[in-house]
Amino acid sequence: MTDKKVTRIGVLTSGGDAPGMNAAVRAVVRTGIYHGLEVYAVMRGYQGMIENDIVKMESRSVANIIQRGGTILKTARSKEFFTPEGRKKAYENLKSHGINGLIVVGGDGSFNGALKFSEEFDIPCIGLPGTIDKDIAGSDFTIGFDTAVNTAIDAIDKIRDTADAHDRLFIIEVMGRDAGYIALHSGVATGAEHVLIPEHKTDIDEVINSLQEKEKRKKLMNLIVVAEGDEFGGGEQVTKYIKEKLPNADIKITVLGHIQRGGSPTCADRILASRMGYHAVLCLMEGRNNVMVGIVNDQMHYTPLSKAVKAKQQIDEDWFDMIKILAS
Ligand SMILES: Nc1ncnc2c1ncn2[C@@H]1O[C@H](COP(=O)(O)OP(=O)(O)O)[C@@H](O)[C@H]1O
Ligand SMILES: O=P(O)(O)OC[C@H]1O[C@](O)(COP(=O)(O)O)[C@@H](O)[C@@H]1O
Ligand SMILES: [Mg+2]
Repeated sequence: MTDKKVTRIGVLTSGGDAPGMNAAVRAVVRTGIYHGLEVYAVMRGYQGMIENDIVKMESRSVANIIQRGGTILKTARSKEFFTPEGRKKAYENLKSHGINGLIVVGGDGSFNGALKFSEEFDIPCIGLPGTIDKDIAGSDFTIGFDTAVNTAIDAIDKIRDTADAHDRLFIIEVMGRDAGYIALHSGVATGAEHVLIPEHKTDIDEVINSLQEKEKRKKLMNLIVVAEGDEFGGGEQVTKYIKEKLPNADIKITVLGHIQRGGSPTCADRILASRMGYHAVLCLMEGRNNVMVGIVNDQMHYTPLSKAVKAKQQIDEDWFDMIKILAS
């Protein structure tokens, strides 16, 4: 907690963009202005902070964006911000605008950056979890996850049609650098036979046995959803292995890629982002520092940034028992 009053706040989006970031920015700008604060957009994440790419926002600056994917503030992964010199430049630029509070919408990496920054300088930082990966503790959902999963579902449903028509085994790689939530949720929601994710050790030979058993009973259409960060190194590696073991099977792979990051945010993401953006401003006004705004069981929940980035979330074994039974 700090008892210094915030008067001018900055907002930025950083790391991989996520649908709903615009809704969060809109909420921050309008809540800040309502409370008499000046609000500044820091463009292109930490890189714009270093390059002094900072613009004053008005209420109308965020008109007509609640429904748009991407981020009007642009985003970046900034190498320079990893260095103390880069962060010092960034601090001086914020100071030159009189900015005394910062809201960072981003993922685990962006929170690590905010943590470093607020250890070194006296500008309180509030994090909003904006990442399709949902690899952050302290919130049931992150901004962008719901949209990304729905995009994945839409694509996998289409793949299912053609897989069924040809009696094929499809391996679908979804995003998730170190996290399997997109794979887990989209896999269950599309009735996939197997879901491979980094949080869960997969016995690949058991997968092969189960496919062989299905082959015997002429169930040739199968879907396997793989998180890009799974232990085998993603969809290509899994496909290679299965092709070696099942030379007669008709196997195809689809990598969904960046399509999962775009598009108009779902209702759930717009609401999540609006609530989080609104509360982030209140947090700064209440003197909070270094916390992430989350929502747990539909209640606002504040987690120190250091905890939000650390905790690897546990995925219950029960999910995998269920997948097996439902796909039998
Ligand atoms: N340990 C760190 N120290 C300083 N800055 C960091 C650190 N980790 C990440 N960042 C900054 O945050 C940016 C976004 O992180 P990244 O992991 O790419 O995305 P995300 O926030 O979506 O997880 C990085 O490009 C870098 O500028
Ligand atoms: O667009 P890039 O830079 O290739 O990054 C791809 C990565 O970004 C993500 O889409 C989102 O990750 P972050 O939220 O950590 O940025 C990952 O799922 C994926 O591995
Ligand atoms: Mg990340």
